[in-house]
Amino acid sequence: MDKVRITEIAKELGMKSKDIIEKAIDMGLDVKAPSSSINTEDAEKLMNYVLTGESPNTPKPISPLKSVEVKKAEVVEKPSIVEEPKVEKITPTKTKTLKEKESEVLNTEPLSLSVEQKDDEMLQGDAEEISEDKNDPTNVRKRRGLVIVKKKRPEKEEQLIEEKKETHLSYGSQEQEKSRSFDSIFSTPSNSDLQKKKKKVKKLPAEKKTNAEKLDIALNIEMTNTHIDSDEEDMIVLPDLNEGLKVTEEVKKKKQIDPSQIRTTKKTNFVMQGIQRVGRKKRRRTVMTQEAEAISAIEIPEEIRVYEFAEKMNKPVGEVIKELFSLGVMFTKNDFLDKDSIEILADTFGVNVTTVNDQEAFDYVKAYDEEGEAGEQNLVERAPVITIMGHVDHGKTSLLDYIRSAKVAAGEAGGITQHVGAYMVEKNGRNITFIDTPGHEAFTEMRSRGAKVTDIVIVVVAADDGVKPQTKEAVEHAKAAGVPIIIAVNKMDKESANPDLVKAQLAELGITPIDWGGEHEFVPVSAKTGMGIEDLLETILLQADLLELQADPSREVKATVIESSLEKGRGPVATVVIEDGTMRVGDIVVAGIAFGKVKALLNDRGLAVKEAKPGEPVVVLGLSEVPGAGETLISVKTDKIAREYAKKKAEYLRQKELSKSTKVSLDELSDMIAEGALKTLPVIIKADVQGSLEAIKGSLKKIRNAETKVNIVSAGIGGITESDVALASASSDCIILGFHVRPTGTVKERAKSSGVEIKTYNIIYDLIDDVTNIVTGLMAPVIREENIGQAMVREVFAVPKLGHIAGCIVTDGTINRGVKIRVIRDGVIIYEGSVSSLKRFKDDVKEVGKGYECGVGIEGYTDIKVGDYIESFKEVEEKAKL
Ligand SMILES: Nc1nc2c(ncn2[C@@H]2O[C@H](COP(=O)(O)OP(=O)(O)OP(=O)(O)O)[C@@H](O)[C@H]2O)c(=O)[nH]1
Repeated sequence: MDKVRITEIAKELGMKSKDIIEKAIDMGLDVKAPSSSINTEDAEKLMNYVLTGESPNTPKPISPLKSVEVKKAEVVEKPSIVEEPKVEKITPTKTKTLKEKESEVLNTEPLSLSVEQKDDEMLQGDAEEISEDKNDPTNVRKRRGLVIVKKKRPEKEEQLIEEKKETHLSYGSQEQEKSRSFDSIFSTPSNSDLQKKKKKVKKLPAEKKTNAEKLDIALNIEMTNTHIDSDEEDMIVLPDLNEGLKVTEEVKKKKQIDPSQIRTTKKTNFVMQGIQRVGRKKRRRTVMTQEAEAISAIEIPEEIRVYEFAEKMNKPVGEVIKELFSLGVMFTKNDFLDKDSIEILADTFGVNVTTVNDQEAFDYVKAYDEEGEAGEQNLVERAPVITIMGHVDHGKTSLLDYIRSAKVAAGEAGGITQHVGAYMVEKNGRNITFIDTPGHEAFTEMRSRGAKVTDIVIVVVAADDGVKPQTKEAVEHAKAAGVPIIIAVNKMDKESANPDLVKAQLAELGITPIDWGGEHEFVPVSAKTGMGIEDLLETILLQADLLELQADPSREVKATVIESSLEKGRGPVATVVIEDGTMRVGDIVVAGIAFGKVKALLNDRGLAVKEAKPGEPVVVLGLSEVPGAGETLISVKTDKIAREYAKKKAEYLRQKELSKSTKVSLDELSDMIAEGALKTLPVIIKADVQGSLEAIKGSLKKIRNAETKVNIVSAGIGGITESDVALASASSDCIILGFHVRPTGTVKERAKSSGVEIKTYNIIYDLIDDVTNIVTGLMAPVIREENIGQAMVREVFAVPKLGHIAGCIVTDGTINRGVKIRVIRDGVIIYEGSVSSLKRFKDDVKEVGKGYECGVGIEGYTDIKVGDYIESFKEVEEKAKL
């Protein structure tokens, strides 16, 4: 059975919950708090009681006329009963006696509310059951879908409504219900005759619709917004007629309505301004089935927005959103639907949904590959692409440096490799391309990308240090990429070098050396002395031979972006490794959202070249945007095609990004609300290159716990600009973090004037450490307890003015005046307070040390006993750690 809360009733009646509770208690209802619920019947009785003062517990004196009248009604022919109007004018077939008597009955009841029974089935029964047992609890079940209206209408208004009704004779059968008393609606016929009649009335479906309309007229209120279907049973509507009644002044004057306007209906249209519980499922299902018949199968792209889906379904977008909402997910019309939601929607709407790959429209890589497969291939051997990975300081840069015979490591800030670079070396007349990925943990994500573009991974392990976390990570990445791994056991020049330990540790990770029966090459090297380097290069070439790396240099180019940045005077710059084909100056290329005509190509030494062959690294100038690292670049025939691809991709990514930011599930929503309590550090990150930016973003996102987190307001490549400062000043406490970028004079000034802090770094560790420190500063300090001392109570003195004083001996540490103490009895803490007085003999002291006797007064505590222990302690605030 439906329940209604006291608060709801109070709200409806414009009264305080407390008053309603009082009335409810008066009525004998079990109600304690405003949140208590009562069933709808009690709710109605309660409202009636509150409004009329008439307790439903005290049986209403029923006029003898009433029963007479009802009996008469029973005798009346069915049709006349059904159409029996209250007002004589309305239906000529009505029995005047009944009407008159009804009004007499009403007159005898001081009820200021009237109940209108709109349902035919109730109508008949009710008419007859007036004389029946009104308090029969079984009667209650008859009423479903109540509409309780608190508002009393002035007599004038009601009269007017009555007049209006008269003009709608077709509704006559319901009219008779209008002034029916509340009790009469609740009562049910107890004799079988009445029930029979009721059944007959039920068979008149045509009546139902008219009921709803008639009610509209009767109340003269706007009900257009909320249509509740007649099959929506189990509905409780407590509308606010203050809102709903939009009666013009003129009309108001004319209106004469019966003062009792409480209506109890089973099925009705009604204003849903108040409380409502509406079982809508039935209606929706019906609608769906109908529409599903219209469209039984649709084809949609993998990425589809809500409104697009609605269009395909030929449904209003609101309906789709509503459906999603009922599934617990909030979508806006522009949001992309995820696979699960599409499946559920397809199921709900009963359509077959086939997804077609929409991305193919701008999948230039696929088009390139298909073209290659179709055409004749002039395959030639290409240079292997090698990625060096390994734990920090195990010698990646030194190794590559030695190989290239150039001192790269010496020039780097802090000795850490900041950027991904690609370099080519020659060995035995063949080229080998190296991609250098940095060893810092923050670059993990970028490394994983690096592993994908490479043919072979070299994992550098320092022979004196063995396998470390990043060694494991490197192995995992290489394994995931499915590329062969060569182990360079470095620092073999060191005395502490232990290559066997390295072998054993790696064997545990599934990387077993060939000389141990495995399939992995372990090459002992020294980046310092150059020992084993030639062996390493030869091993690489042997491995490359096994891979049979080939490409067709006669084709148009396909390359992978290794690194990209925005350079002053050069614009977007991308380092790419050619996978297939040849890249030439003047080529029209597209790489993700970037496109353009190749203005210049620079080799790994920074020298301008005209072309780059498969396997070679090259720096590309002339792109419209900074392409993302890991993006595939291809050349296309015309600028238009390139532009089109890039535009579609950009739009696609933009929409996806938008979708991500707006699509929130209800669960997420509540999480977000919970997160409102979170303290966040808003930051704006600016970095010189994409790789560093990604790495910083990744690391900062990890700096969080349940209480605090870093909120990346914006992140971009390039120098710190005035608009960055403006953005930072717009959000409180936002700082700007610059990596390898510096603010210029005006930006600095603007930051100073708007109180925005700019922090710049050259070393990624420093940036992360600083942010970690700031974030931990945001955390609530941790309160740590420090024990000071303990004393045993030997005697208890009652001292005038001071109360009970514990005569103690300090057994440990010190007892100090004013510090916090605990009283411990039989090992259990029985009191916590502070030392109010501390005496040595007669003197007040601040501190008493171990082994000394003292008198301790405890603030607010007199129940001290011999044998108790007093433990003194202090609370120390400590900075929270992540
Ligand atoms: N003795 C000895 N020292 C080496 C060898 N290789 C590298 N080192 C030293 O080890 C330290 C770290 O070398 P890097 O090449 O910077 O190591 P990395 O792995 O590139 O470090 P990150 O770029 O910071 O990840 C430097 O001081 C090198 O001089 C080697 O074979 N023998």
